[in-house]
Amino acid sequence: MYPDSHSSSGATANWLLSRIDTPPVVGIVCGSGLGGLADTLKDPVAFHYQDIPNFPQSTVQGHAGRLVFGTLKGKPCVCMQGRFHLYEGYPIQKITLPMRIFKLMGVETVILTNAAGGLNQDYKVGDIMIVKDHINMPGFAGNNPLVGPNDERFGTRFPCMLDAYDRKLQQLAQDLGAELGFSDFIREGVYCVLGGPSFETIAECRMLHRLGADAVGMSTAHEAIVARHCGMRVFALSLITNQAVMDYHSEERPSHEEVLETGRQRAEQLERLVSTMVGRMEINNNINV
Ligand SMILES: O=P(O)(O)O[C@H]1O[C@H](CO)[C@@H](O)[C@H]1O
Ligand code: HPA
Repeated sequence: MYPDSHSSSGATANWLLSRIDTPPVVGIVCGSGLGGLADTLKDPVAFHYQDIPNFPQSTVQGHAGRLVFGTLKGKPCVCMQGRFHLYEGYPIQKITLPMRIFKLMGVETVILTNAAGGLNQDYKVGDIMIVKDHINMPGFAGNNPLVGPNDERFGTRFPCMLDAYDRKLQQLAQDLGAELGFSDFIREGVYCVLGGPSFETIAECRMLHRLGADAVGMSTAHEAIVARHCGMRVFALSLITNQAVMDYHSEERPSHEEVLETGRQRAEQLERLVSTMVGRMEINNNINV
């Protein structure tokens, strides 16, 4: 009934570790249309999801379905070129399984990226939002990735989420964003996850905005919850790929094509921000990085 267990993620972690030279300390998840990040890794070793035991398959356009190991600014990283979403039909524990595999391979810091609709009226398409918090809408209905027996080897039954997104990394992103000349399009806000795959109605966008969400998407929060549960540091970025429509007179219509197109236009800056961050991050373990 609950597809994840220490043994399935452990078997996959061991399978992967036996095929790479250096265990990763940073894990990166590429959002829709943002998979180019994985191509920036040096000395890459890539695995197709279909070849990795227990791994789900990517079914969404813009998610290549490869796990890429390599170094970014000298630090060993693993990059998911394609993530899993609730609407693909996988149980929520399965779509977050890679977080536990990351943990078991030695990852300390997870960087999540996503494409999202902008609810905040000050946001423009192409803005990069540093996620400071999330609203887990499916969780309100009991669809939380930690539902089911708790495996104490990963973490506690009732994990705190007040510090889900690491504040020091948020500050580092702000500082580096300024250094790179990105301040005009760097924002900070609250990400709200919905189940999808239908985009939101106007009434839903208005409601989410009033609830305090700045951006809306269909991913990330579940990964953040599982990553925090097992003690990894989490940092997340949303690329605002489209404006959430809140006006019944608007002719705008969101589409996945627009999402991917904005990704293409902003990919280079987003990649630079992420790689600069990885370069400046402090790593706590004993690996020589
Ligand atoms: O969150 P990522 O994976 O970036 O993808 C976003 O883009 C898709 C919609 O265009 C949805 O899957 C939404 O969640
Ligand atoms: O407008 C959106 N809504 C939900 N998910 C999204 N992912 C990109 N844009 C959007």
